[in-house]
Amino acid sequence: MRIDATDVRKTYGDVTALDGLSLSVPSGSTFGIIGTNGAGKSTLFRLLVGHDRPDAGTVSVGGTDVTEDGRRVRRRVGYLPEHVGFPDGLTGREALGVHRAIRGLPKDERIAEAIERVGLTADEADRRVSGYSNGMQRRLGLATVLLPDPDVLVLDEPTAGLDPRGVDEFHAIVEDITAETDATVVFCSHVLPEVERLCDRAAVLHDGRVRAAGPVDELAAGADAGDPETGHGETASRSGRGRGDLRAAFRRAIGDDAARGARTDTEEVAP
Ligand SMILES: Nc1ncnc2c1ncn2[C@@H]1O[C@H](COP(=O)(O)OP(=O)(O)OP(=O)(O)O)[C@@H](O)[C@H]1O
Repeated sequence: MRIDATDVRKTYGDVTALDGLSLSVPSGSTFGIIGTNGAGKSTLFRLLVGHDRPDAGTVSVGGTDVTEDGRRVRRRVGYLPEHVGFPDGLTGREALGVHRAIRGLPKDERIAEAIERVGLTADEADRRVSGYSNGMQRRLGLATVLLPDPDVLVLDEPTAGLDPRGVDEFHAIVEDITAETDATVVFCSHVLPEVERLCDRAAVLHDGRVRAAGPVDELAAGADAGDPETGHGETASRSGRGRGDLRAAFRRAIGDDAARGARTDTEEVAP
């Protein structure tokens, strides 16, 4: 399912979080949103899943306007917010059962499938969530998102706070999902190598606007990625993932001053 945001504005009091943002995510792509703190990434994601409304502009998922029919969109979109809480007294499997019931999903067998897909063992799934590591909680969060077999996955900084092994394991899970399903995956990250590894397309968000967007290879090679509203073609290929220098693209897009001090890797970006 494709995603389109057109001339989107969103303010919170005096703060303009999104300032005329336009973006297109082709169906089936794995799309990375890169941005500094406060760029507007989480705000955009909340609008994509209908948890908030734009002040102006439109957001549509699979051709459905999110403001007009948020329920329909939420049925097809799995959203993993940056922070997910689970009731401590429940096991992972029970927490998934609660999610299944809340969403009115009929089949219990999807729970075992989701557990397997995120690499939790049956033993781990039967432990209480209170004893889970950060990485296990993230995987359980992803499992809740996968339960309804969504067409679109929206992941807000899914690897933030994970250790390198946890990051690697999470990447492998996302790679499996993108290889085995047609799901459109959108996630945001400060970590540019992560976007290069996982994404075929990316956009640089800064001060509530898209500053550059296009195939990762082209962005990294410094090509003019063109119009962020239309992108390049309707269906992205997952071949030829980015192998270039996204860091330079990020800098070009937001300017050296803004890029200086932004954390985009394990180190600060040098001036
Ligand atoms: N509920 C809110 N009330 C007031 N201001 C908000 C609210 N949500 C976001 N903002 C402001 O909107 C701007 C964009 O915030 P947002 O959380 O979307 O950025 P972000 O790119 O996700 O940042 P981060 O990487 O730090 O999570 C920021 O200036 C933020 O302070």
